[in-house]
Amino acid sequence: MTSNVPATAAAPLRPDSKTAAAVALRCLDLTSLRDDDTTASIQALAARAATPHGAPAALCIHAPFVAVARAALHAHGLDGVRVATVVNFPHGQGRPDEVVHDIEAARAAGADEIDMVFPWRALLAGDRQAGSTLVAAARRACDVGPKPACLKVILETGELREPRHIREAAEIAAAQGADFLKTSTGKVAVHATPEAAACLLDVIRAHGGRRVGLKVSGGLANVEDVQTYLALAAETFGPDGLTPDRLRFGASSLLTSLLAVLDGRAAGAPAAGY
Ligand SMILES: O=C[C@H](O)COP(=O)(O)O
Repeated sequence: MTSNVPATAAAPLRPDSKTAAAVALRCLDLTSLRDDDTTASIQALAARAATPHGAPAALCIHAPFVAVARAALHAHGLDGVRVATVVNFPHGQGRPDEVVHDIEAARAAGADEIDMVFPWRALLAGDRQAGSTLVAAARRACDVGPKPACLKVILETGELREPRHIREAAEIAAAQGADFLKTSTGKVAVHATPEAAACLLDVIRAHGGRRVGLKVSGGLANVEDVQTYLALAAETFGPDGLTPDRLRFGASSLLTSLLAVLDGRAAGAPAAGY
């Protein structure tokens, strides 16, 4: 991202709202994970991805709608928009064989990306192996075939609460092959926070293996939220590293705010230090 404000030696400044909205749109996983989703509602979601300012990175929907989403995106000329779905969602308590089966089925239906909930309750109970075993199995399932699926691991940071638990879960997920560390399901009381995102970015910086990205999700409603996370992410990825292969925003109610700023119908907050 070529921010409109010079980065300082101390830390990059928050981008202005229009810059933030443009980056967030490119990095958006446009999401609907409602229990009452229907073919029609997912088709409507796909139609929303065709904006005058460009398309989001992905659609994130429940597994039964993967084929519907793929067909609807195609109908709108959006074959470049990825289809993501969730597994072990939202509670993170599935058996590895069940989760692997669900990943295989989602990929067979056309899913490009898998957002999998980490067994965070097991970790809080002192069981590190459960998360390591599950992420490793999911990585293997995502790597089958000529085009590996992107694996995003949902850590549920709002339930892990303490930085030491968030870091421990993030380190396990990164070590076992996660492509992205994702904050939240959006289904618990505490969603993404800047503090949790900072913990995940610390782990990403320290991780020596494959490149790992950050997905901020849960409760994102306006451009001001995005500006905070962009400033944090730029410290790790650099201002030009805020791209969909490293950063995502998972949100079901952010697009309207982004388009309002991009259309000039909403001012949003100016650039500022954070
Ligand atoms: O990315 C997945 C989340 O469910 C999105 O959360 P949200 O519905 O609060 O935007």
